[in-house]
Amino acid sequence: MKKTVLVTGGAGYVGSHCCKAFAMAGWNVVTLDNLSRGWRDAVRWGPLVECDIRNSAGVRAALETYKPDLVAHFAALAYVGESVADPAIYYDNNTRGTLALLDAMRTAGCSRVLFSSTCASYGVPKHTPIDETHPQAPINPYGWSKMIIERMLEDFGRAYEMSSVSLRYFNAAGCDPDGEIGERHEPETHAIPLAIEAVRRPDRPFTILGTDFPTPDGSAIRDYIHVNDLAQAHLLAGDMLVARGGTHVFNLGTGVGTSVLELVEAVKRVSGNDPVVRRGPRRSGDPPTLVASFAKANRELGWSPRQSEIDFIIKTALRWSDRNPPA
Ligand SMILES: O=c1ccn([C@@H]2O[C@H](COP(=O)(O)OP(=O)(O)O[C@H]3O[C@H](CO)[C@H](O)[C@H](O)[C@H]3O)[C@@H](O)[C@H]2O)c(=O)[nH]1
Repeated sequence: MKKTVLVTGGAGYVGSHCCKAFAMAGWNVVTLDNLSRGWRDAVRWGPLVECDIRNSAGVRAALETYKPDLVAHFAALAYVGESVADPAIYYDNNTRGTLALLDAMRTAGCSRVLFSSTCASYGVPKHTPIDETHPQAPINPYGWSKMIIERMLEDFGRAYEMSSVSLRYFNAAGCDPDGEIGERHEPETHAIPLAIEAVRRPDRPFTILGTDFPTPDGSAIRDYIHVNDLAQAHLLAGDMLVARGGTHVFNLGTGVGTSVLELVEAVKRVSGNDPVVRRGPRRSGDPPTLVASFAKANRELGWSPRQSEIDFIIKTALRWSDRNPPA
């Protein structure tokens, strides 16, 4: 029989790519999203329940209607800078929202959850590559709002037999290679879409935020992981939860770091055009280097990145931007 996944935040960037991957793998997919930051037209692989995760009655009704085998939980606010300026909305949407979701799940007898966590929970790393035993010490409310949820999931596992997998993404990047869905944030603050925009719109130059980091070329290094590789990890983690439950944490990255200058070079190479580039000061709270060890996900889930070569990431992001040019 077909399994069902309820995807909170399924109208957003990572959530919509995961909806497609679950649907392609033969799951029934139901999206639950309040559309505050997601896009109605990204919901293509099953029904949309327009509901906020803090609306317990609404979430419970959706769980009772669709009886999902699994909840994949992406609904969250995810701008680091915004979380520093207005932490209350992060603790409210992300942390309290997840508590409400988990309570609704317990009431509805739904006991498996995949949680979209973040490398921001590590703060400024003491060493790289970062494995899951690296101490967690967030340096912004966004990271804290997610780390507290990981803690709740551990406690809920012990007390209520709720099983969970927390997936700590490094830099989600790239778009659906078929061009059906992509990365769309309002406002856009992420490096790859902005560097691509600078190719198309010379009046919107790309600013390298920091050229004095302790890295070989002075710009910050990140581990860019294709959103489809993230989606595949969710499928494997979902199958593992259905098969044997438990409480698990995995890093999802490639083990390869790319500096901002290398990223700009890749955009030049793949697009055949020069983005207009400026040098600017560091953005507050940006660590110099974030690179994952994915050995645990490889060992326990059998996962490894397959589509995360930087040129492929840029190619898929360019294809999406061709079809959805910046306004
Ligand atoms: O205009 C820009 C935008 C970004 N960058 C740099 O490019 C790198 C990547 O920046 P992104 O904004 O694309 O990504 P972040 O690493 O800041 O953010 C990612 O990690 C965060 C946690 O640290 C959150 O999880 C967030 O949602 C996720 O995209 C950083 O070094 C940043 O300083 C620039 O040089 N210029």
